[in-house]
Amino acid sequence: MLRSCVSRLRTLAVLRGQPGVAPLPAKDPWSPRRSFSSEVIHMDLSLPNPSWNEDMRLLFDQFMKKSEDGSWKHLPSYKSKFTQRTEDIKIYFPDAKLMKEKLSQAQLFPRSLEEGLGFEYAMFHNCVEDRIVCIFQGGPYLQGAPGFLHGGAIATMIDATLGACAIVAVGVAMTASLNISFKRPIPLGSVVVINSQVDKVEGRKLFLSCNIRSVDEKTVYSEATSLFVKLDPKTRLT
Ligand SMILES: CCCCCCCCCC(=O)SCCNC(=O)CCNC(=O)[C@H](O)C(C)(C)COP(=O)(O)OP(=O)(O)OC[C@H]1O[C@@H](n2cnc3c(N)ncnc32)[C@H](O)[C@@H]1OP(=O)(O)O
Repeated sequence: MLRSCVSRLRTLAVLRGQPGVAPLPAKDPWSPRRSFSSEVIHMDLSLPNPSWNEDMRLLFDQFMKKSEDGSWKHLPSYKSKFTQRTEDIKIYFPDAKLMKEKLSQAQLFPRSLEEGLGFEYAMFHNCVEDRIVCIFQGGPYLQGAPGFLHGGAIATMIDATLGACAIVAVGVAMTASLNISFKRPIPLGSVVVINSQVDKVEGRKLFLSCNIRSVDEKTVYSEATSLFVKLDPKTRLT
């Protein structure tokens, strides 16, 4: 509760442009801003928090409702069971113990900023159509052109959503190429919907696409196509 209040106050301070409100840099690269008490490690960061605006909450509730009959599934965040695939770590990383240790200290990039300041999002998997919808609210630290999201932040959310779509479909896969068409600027603080799908699978290659739309679906902000490659179990990552 206290953490949420502090986060909100900091968000407001940043939006008002008050000096000296940026979070202090971490002591070392592996020292995350979020503390790693056992409570935090198991925290699902894809659940509503006080920084979410009304659109974000309404959409989240709508998708949770749709999930009741099992046709949709809410995907919990990085620190929870969804991506803790120990067997994958053993297959792809030569020093699985070291990698597991690093994973326990690291955070998925879009989940690294304090609540409300950066990437607030939740993903839902349509189990019947095999596609993923991400609802996303971009905070004040993601500004590019004044009042709008930075293209790199948009690309990050596109990559994260397409990545989740690929991983749900085939397991561990990495982005080989990503092509984005930015059609309209996305207002900072607004909520957008990212619709992603697997278009084609050829061996280890997955061709995916997505678009980003406004909540009322009237504005198409971006469109993207990508190639993900399912990792070859014979090729270990170094
Ligand atoms: C909810 C949580 C979800 C979290 C999601 C997070 C998502 C984040 C995803 C990322 O951002 S990953 C980070 C950015 N990507 C990378 O760092 C990948 C760097 N590249 C590589 O490691 C390798 O190039 C790669 C694994 C992509 C492919 O290497 P491989 O050795 O497995 O593939 P190989 O060279 O054998 O090629 C396999 C096929 O893919 C094709 N291919 C590979 N790279 C390509 C490329 N870049 N462009 C086009 N085609 C490519 C290649 O031509 C070939 O086609 P064919 O089978 O038809 O011959």
